[in-house]
Amino acid sequence: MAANPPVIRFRDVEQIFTGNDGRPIHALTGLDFEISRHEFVSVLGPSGCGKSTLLRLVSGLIHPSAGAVEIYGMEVTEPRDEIGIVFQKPTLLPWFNVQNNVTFPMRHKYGRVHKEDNERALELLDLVGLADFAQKRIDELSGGMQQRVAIARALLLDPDILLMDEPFSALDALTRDEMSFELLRIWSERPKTVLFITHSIPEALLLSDRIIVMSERPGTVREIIDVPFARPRTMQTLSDPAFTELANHIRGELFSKPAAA
Ligand SMILES: Nc1ncnc2c1ncn2[C@@H]1O[C@H](COP(=O)(O)OP(=O)(O)OP(=O)(O)O)[C@@H](O)[C@H]1O
Repeated sequence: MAANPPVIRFRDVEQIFTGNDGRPIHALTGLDFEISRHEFVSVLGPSGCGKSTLLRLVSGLIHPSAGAVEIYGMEVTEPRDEIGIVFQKPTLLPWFNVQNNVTFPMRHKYGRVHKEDNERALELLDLVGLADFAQKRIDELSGGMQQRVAIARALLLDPDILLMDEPFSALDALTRDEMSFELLRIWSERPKTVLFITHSIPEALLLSDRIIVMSERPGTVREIIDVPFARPRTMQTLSDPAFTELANHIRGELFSKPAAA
């Protein structure tokens, strides 16, 4: 094993599902790339190209049909504590208040919540800008606030890796922009290796160190783009002509025909 293995590594990964009619569905093919410590990597690709499947492979919820997914040089065989996941919908429990939703992973894993967990939940709620909302009911929060709770919950076990599957896509455009900047702030305060799935080219460009652009199904890596903009990224980043140029390049990639037939 190398001295410093990449945090996440795909080794020639292929994923084939079986459809309801018994036919194979070739979701992913030949995925081979690495993600380093504290890198922010987004995945962009057409609908159905296997982005969520790629993320589920890293989470250990499914296993590749061929090849291997590794974390710190070890093959992923089951879900692990060093991974936090945020989904498109916040999936919070309405019968718990905000704080109890954040501590839920402890309750689920160990059957009880300690004083330190509650303290940590309050710290995380502060981090995501919800310090005054700990005792509120979930239905008292807006969609953006609920997604902040989901982010705080994903950070409770202090994961090294954060997997985010279109976490802002259900939000309105303004809240979405605001959440992107919030995520950048959280990530700079608590660095993590982030794998972020999105359909939004500007969101990927604003957030990422690198962008994996995928082809249509069976999804494979079409191009990996180094995002050159200096950090911290701000509203000015969005109006940089190089931003528009790169966005147009990616748009061209996504709308052109797949690399292989
Ligand atoms: N458990 C499963 N059983 C059968 N087919 C599946 C399963 N999971 C995913 N698929 C298929 O694999 C392909 C990739 O699905 P996936 O959800 O990963 O795509 P995606 O890029 O995330 O899509 P979208 O952008 O629309 O969310 C799709 O054709 C989907 O129908």
